[in-house]
Amino acid sequence: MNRIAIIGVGLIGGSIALSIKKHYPEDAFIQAYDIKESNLQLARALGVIDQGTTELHDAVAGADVVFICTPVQSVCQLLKPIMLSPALKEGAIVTDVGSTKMNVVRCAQTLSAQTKGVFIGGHPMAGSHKSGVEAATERLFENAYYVLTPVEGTENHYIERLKALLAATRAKVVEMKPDEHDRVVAAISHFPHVIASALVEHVYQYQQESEWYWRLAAGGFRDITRIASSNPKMWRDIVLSNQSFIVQQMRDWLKEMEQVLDLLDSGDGEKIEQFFRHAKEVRDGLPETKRGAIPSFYDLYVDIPDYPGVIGQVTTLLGIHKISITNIAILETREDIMGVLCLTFRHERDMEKAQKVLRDANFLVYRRD
Ligand SMILES: NC(=O)C1=CN([C@@H]2O[C@H](COP(=O)(O)OP(=O)(O)OC[C@H]3O[C@@H](n4cnc5c(N)ncnc54)[C@H](O)[C@@H]3O)[C@@H](O)[C@H]2O)C=CC1
Ligand SMILES: O=C(O)C(=O)Cc1ccc(O)cc1
Repeated sequence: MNRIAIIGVGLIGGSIALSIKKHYPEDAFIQAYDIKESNLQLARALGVIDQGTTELHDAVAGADVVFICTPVQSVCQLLKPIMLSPALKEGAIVTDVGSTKMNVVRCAQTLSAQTKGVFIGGHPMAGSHKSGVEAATERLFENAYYVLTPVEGTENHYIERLKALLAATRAKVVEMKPDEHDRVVAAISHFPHVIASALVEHVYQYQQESEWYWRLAAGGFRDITRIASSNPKMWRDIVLSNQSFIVQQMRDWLKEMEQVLDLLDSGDGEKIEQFFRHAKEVRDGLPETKRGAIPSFYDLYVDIPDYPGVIGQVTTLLGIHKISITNIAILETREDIMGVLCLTFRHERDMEKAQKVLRDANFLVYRRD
């Protein structure tokens, strides 16, 4: 029996719990701790955990592996009571899922001489702009990278045990050094969030002068700013815990933008085309990810003319074709302009079927890249 403790049962903690439960239906017991009793109740009702408690030591007691799945800022605070808990099993693995690794690994190292357990930092490189256990899904990490950051001296059998358990997530588990991890994610995840939010803010300023900016904001703007809809508190914590690498990114970016500015100013068509061509070649050459980073669910966007009954029309069409929707959200509706309906499906085949049905009915439908 694998006894697993989940500390913080939100999107990530809940998704790890679900994938382990699915993989070991008879053989895993999930005990959880959260500061919010209501989250534990919901997690139990959804079948995500077997037992919930607001007493940290009770959740840790007897666990083979403890996953700390709280906001990054609280991981270090929780490490001490967990690693030094009298209830911690001899040889237990303590791991986390935080988006940055240097701080937490440093904290864990200060405790390594006094603990009965072993800490191995972790970061599943998949998520969603949704949060909370209600958005958890057993397939969140499928085919995504899951980074582990063991340090020198971490005995190999612990790493192998954790990897074996994480096979349940169907993620690709890789090892990196904590500082290398933080430098890389600053560039490919954290800094892009800053850029997306800054771009929204940038156009928002113009929008104060003319509402045409928002009205005309279509595919490209929506695609590039999608991640600006993520949880602001989570991103505050992430940015604060990876501050120096992100600031470095911004400094490099400003220098590069100076060059782009010169390029645009030059009016040199050939060089401008070369700039776009090179970016296209690099972007097109990115490795295929079947699922990963964001797509925990399959989202379909439908432009909807703002007339009464149109949403009913869309849902009825899907109902007739027996296509189940996991979530439905209206992203924007204003008088006399198009609104956007975001339909979320659990399975890709449902999304594809819905896309066809709605296109056949002359709706303008599109997906994220
Ligand atoms: N959301 C995402 O896309 C990804 C998030 N992460 C990391 O995973 C961690 C969790 O993120 P989510 O699951 O998205 O957040 P979430 O908000 O869905 O869940 C966090 C849970 O932790 C609980 N919590 C907060 N403070 C606590 C404390 N001091 N003690 C116990 N429980 C506490 C909350 O009540 C909530 O249930 C963060 O460190 C984040 O950086 C990693 C990869 C992707
Ligand atoms: O891909 C992104 O940047 C996401 O928004 C999903 C995400 C968020 C936080 C992470 O630590 C890892 C992945």
